[in-house]
Amino acid sequence: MILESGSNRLRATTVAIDDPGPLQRFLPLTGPSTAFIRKGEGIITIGEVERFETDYPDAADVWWDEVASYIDHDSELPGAYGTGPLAVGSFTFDPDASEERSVLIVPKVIIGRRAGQFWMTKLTGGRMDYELPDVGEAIVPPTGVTLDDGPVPPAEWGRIVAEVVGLIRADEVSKVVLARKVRARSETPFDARAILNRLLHRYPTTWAYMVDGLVGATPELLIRRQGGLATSRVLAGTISLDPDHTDPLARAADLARSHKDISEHEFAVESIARALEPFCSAMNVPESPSVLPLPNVLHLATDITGVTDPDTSALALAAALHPSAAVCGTPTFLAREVIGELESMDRGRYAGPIGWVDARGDGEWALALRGGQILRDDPREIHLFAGAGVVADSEPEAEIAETNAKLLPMLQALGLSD
Ligand SMILES: C=C(O[C@@H]1C=C(C(=O)O)C=C[C@H]1O)C(=O)O
Repeated sequence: MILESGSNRLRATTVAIDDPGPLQRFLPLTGPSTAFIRKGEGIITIGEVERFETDYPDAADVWWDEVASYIDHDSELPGAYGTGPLAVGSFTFDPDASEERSVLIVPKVIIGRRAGQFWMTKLTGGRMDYELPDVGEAIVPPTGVTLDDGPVPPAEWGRIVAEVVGLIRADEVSKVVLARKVRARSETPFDARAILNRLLHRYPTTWAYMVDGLVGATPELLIRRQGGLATSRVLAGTISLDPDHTDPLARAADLARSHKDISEHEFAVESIARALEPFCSAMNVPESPSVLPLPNVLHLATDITGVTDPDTSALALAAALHPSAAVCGTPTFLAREVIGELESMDRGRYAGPIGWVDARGDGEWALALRGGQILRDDPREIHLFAGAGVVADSEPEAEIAETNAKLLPMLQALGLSD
C-alpha cells in the first residue's frame, strides 16, 4: 500500500481536467489497467495501489470500507458522482463452483468523464503530480484467429437444454439460465484494448468493461447507486435480429407478445425486486417490460428503481442481488445446482458482477455478459461465453440460435464475423 511516510493514511487528489478525448486511449498495453465505459462516459484506471483477491463480494465490501477510511481526499469536484478514489472489481458467478477468484482493485490513477465533467484522481504516498499519463502504446489487432466449439458442441448443448426443459416440465425447477463457452485462439497474445475498442465502437449503449483480461460489452446493469437512489436494469427474454434485416419493429412486437419470453422476464424481475426490497424505503417496479434494442438482439427490459439505505454500498447491494434469475434461474439454489451439474464448465467471472464502488458507497455493477476471458497463462486464447434462459416452452434450436446471437459482438471484435 502506498502510505505517506510515518502515517497510515493514503492520499488521493482529484483534479478537473480538459476533455482528454476517448478515455480508452490512455490504457497501456501492459501493466494493470481497467475500463468501465458507456456512451463515452465512465472511467479507466491505471496501476494498482492495492489488490484484494477474494471469493465473496461481501468480504470485498468490508475490505473496501476499511481501505476507504484510510484515504484523505482533496477534490476540485467535491461530491460529483463517480469522482474520487474508488475500487474496481470483478466477481465470479459462483464462488463455490469456480477455480477463479474474485478481485477488487484500488487503482493508482483514474481518468473519468461524466455529464460534461472530466477528471483525474491519483492516489499517492508522495508529491502529487498533475500530469495526465501518456497515451497507451499502439493497439495490437488480433491476427489469424481461429474458433472452436469449446467443451460442449452446440448439438450436445441443445440436448442439455432439452433435459432442463424436462426438469422444468416435471416441476423440479422453474427457470435455468444455461450457458456455453467457445474458444478463440490467436497467433499472438490478445490485446484486450483492441477488443474493447471495437466493442465501444459498435455497441456504444452497452457497458464496456475490462478487468484482468475479462473484456466485453454488457447491456445488463445489476445495480447502480447514486446517493440514495438505486437502479437495476433487468434483462431477460431475447430475440435475435437476423442478418436478413427482418423489420426490427416486427421483431420487437413478436418479443413483446411472446409468452415464453415474458415468463422468463418475470422470473428475473421478481428475483431482483425481492432481493432489493429489504434495502429500500420505496421502490418502483414497472408492470410491464419495454424492449431494449441492440445491434444484434432485442431484449425485454425492466428498470427497477428504489430509494436505498445510505449505509449499504453499491457493492453490498450487488452482493445481495447476485445471482438474479436473469443469469441463474428460479429458484436460485436449485437453478445453480442444475447449472453446476449440467453445464460442464467453470463460468469463472462470466455473468458475475463487474464494476466499481467509491468511498461514499456509490457505484455501478454490471453483469459480465457478452464478453470473454483472456487466459492468464496463455494470452493467445480467449474463452467466450453466452447463455440463455430456459423455461417450460424453450426449444433447443432457438436457444442455440440465441446464444449465437449473443456471441456475435465478441466474434465481430475478434474479426471472426462482419
Ligand atoms: C446469459 C446471458 O444473458 C442473459 C439472458 C437473457 C435471456 O435469457 O433472454 C437476456 C439477457 C441476460 O440477462 C448472456 O448474454 O450470456
